[in-house]
Amino acid sequence: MVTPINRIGEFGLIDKLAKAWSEGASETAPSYKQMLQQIGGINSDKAGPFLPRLAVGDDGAILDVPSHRPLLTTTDMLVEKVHFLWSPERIASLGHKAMAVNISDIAAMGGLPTWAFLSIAIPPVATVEEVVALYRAMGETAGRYGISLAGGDTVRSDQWVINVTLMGLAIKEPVRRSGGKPGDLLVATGWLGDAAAGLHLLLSGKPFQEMTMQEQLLLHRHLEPTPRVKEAVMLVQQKAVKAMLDISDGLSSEIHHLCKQSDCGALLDLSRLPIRDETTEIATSTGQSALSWALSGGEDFELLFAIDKEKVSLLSTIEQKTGTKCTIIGELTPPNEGINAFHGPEHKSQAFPLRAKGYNHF
Ligand SMILES: Nc1ncnc2c1ncn2[C@@H]1O[C@H](COP(=O)(O)OP(=O)(O)O)[C@@H](O)[C@H]1O
Ligand SMILES: Cc1ncc(C[n+]2csc(CCOP(=O)(O)OP(=O)(O)O)c2C)c(N)n1
Ligand SMILES: [Mg+2]
Repeated sequence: MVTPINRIGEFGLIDKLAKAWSEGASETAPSYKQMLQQIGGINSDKAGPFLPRLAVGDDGAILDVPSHRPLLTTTDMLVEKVHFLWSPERIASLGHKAMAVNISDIAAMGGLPTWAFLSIAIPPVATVEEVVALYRAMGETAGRYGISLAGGDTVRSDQWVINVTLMGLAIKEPVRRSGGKPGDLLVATGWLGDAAAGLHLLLSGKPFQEMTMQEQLLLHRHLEPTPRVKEAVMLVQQKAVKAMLDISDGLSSEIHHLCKQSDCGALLDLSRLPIRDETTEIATSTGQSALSWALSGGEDFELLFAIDKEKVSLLSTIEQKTGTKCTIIGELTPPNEGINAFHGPEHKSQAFPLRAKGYNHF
C-alpha cells in the first residue's frame, strides 16, 4: 500500500509513528533484563524498564530520573547521501543503525540507554508506509535494549535526516575519554575495518544475491553495527576501564581524542589490529588497504578503551561471556612521546607518528 503523507498530515503521521514504534518494540531480551537486574535498582519487570511519565503528545516529556544515577545524553544524526543511501529495501537496517550509533555512545560513557527522542526530516515523496517501517525498526532495536520513546520532531525536507537524542543512566561513575594514564593498555573490541569494507561493497553496486557469505557479513556490519553495551557494562562494573570512547570516525582519530583528553601519548602495534581475513581479501582484490580501513574507515562502533595492566584478565572473561574479541593494540605513554605506531614487535624501534586520519565531514 502507498499512502502519501499529505493524506494524513503531520499530526496523523506522528500518531502512527508512536504506534509503529510500540508495535516494533521487541520484548527486552531475557539476558539483557537479567543484566539490568544484576546492576540493581532497575525494575525490569515492566514491559519497558524506563517508561517515561509522559512521552509523545505534550510540549515536552516528563522523565523520572533516579537521583542516584548521573543522567547521560548524546545525539547523533544520520543524513541521506552522507551517512546512507536511501533504499526502500534497507529501511529496517537504517532504523537499526540510527539507534545503534547512539546506543554505542551511551555504552562508551559507561551507561545504559533509557529514553530516545527521534527527530526526522522527510522528503515529500516519502510514503506513510516507509516512515512507519522506519519507526517500527527503531522500536525493535530500542526494545532490545529497554529504551522507551520519549518524543521527537517531524519536518519536511529535500532529503532524509534522522536525528536521535538518547539518554542513559550511568552504571557507576561515567567513563570519560580523559582518565587514561601512561602504562595503561589500549584495547579495541570486535573487528576493525569491517564497516569500511561493507561500505566499499555497497558503493560497488554489486547485488546482494551475488555476494559471497563473507561479503554479505561485511555489508551487514556496515548497515547494522552492534553497540557494545554488555562489554561496556562488564568493564565498568569491574571498575577496570579508565578512559573509553566508541570508534565512529576511525581508530586513528579516536586514539588522538583519547590521548588528548587523557594527556598521554600512545604506542600502537599495527600488526595486532583485529582485521578479518575477509576484509584483507576484499581490500587486496580491489586495490584498497585493509589497514587504512581499520585506521580511518570509521563506523565500526567498537569500543576503544584504556585499562590498567593488572585488570588484563577481565578481557578474556568479557570474550567468554559476550563472544566479543578484546584485542590489546598498544599502550598509553607519557605525553611528550607523542602518538606513534610500528608494525610488528621486530619493528618496534622504527615507530613512526600515527596521524589522525578518521572521517571528517569538512
Ligand atoms: N553542533 C554541535 N554543537 C554542540 N556540540 C557539538 C556539536 N557537534 C558536536 N558536538 C559535541 O562535540 C563532541 C564530539 O562530537 P562527535 O565527534 O560527534 O562525537 P561522537 O563521535 O561521540 O558522536 C560531543 O561532546 C558533542 O556533543
Ligand atoms: C553513502 C555513504 N557514504 C559515506 C559513508 C561513510 N561515513 C559517513 S559518516 C562517517 C563517520 C561517522 O559519522 P559521524 O557523523 O562523524 O559520526 P559521529 O562521530 O558523530 O558519531 C562515515 C565513515 C557512509 N556511511 N555512507
Ligand atoms: Mg557525533
